[in-house]
Amino acid sequence: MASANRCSYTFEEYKESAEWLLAHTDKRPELVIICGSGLGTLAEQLEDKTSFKYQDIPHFPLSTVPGHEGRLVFGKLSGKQCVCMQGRFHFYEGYPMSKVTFPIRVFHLIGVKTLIVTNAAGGINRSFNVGDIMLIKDHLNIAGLSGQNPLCGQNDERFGVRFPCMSDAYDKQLLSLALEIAKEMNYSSFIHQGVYCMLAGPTYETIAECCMLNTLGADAVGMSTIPEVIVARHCGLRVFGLSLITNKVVMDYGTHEKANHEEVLQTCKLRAKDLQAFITKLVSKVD
Ligand SMILES: O=P(O)(O)O[C@@H]1C[C@H](O)[C@@H](CO)O1
Ligand code: HPA
Repeated sequence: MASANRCSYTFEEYKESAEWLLAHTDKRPELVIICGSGLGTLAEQLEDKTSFKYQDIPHFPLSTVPGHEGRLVFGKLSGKQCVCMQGRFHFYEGYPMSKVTFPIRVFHLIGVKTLIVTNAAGGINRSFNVGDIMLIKDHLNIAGLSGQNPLCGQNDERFGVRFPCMSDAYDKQLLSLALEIAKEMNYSSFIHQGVYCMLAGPTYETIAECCMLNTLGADAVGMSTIPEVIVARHCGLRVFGLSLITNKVVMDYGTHEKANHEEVLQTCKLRAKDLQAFITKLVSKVD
């Protein structure tokens, strides 16, 4: 377990993992899709699939959360070679940020150029409904602001610069493409843009915390995504992100509603097909 929680990897370790994948499949994906909680069925859309369990890939962490399968699935979506992470790693699982983000650098080394990242999130913006989709235009990195940034520690210039810019984290072209697609598919009534905020978890937020996040400008809150986005931008991947609003966060002391993971997974099931159709269309138009 000591090695499981190491705070950094060597370049050679990322390379070993990448070389293992390249040796075990002749598929060369240009795009990676990270499936959020309960959103793993996205990977079932791929054609001509080849999958690997995380436990078989050198240095890969293991998924421990219900709704996260723990498999990498290679295959074609809309005619494009993709790889899906069916299950991601979260900081609250006890993994250091280096482990949470380990796969991203491996994808970079196997030639992936674009990251599509999805998550389940609580809706803070009062105009959002359960089942809505929020396209991420920016983020609030609360874990990072409190010292848990995945790029802390020695910088490896082979991946990227010491001080990467984050004001352009979410690709504007992909965002406007997604908005066009939402119109075309008649999804506009339940698709919004907004700011995603990550807390470390695993506790859901208190009422006071939700009110604070609302004041800070967050539209949705979750426990993932931002570390992956930071590491992806550091090594030059283009990023598109979306949140499925699985519940409305509680901001009122008069309510008996409580956030729970079962509701999160249930909402994912209800919206899975629309989300898959949306991402499939988006992938078809990504150049
Ligand atoms: O992996 P994501 O961010 O989709 O998962 C969310 C955050 C927690 O892991 C879990 C809480 O219900 O869902
Ligand atoms: N808070 C944090 N993470 C979440 C939530 C939430 O309300 N819903 C899904 N993931």
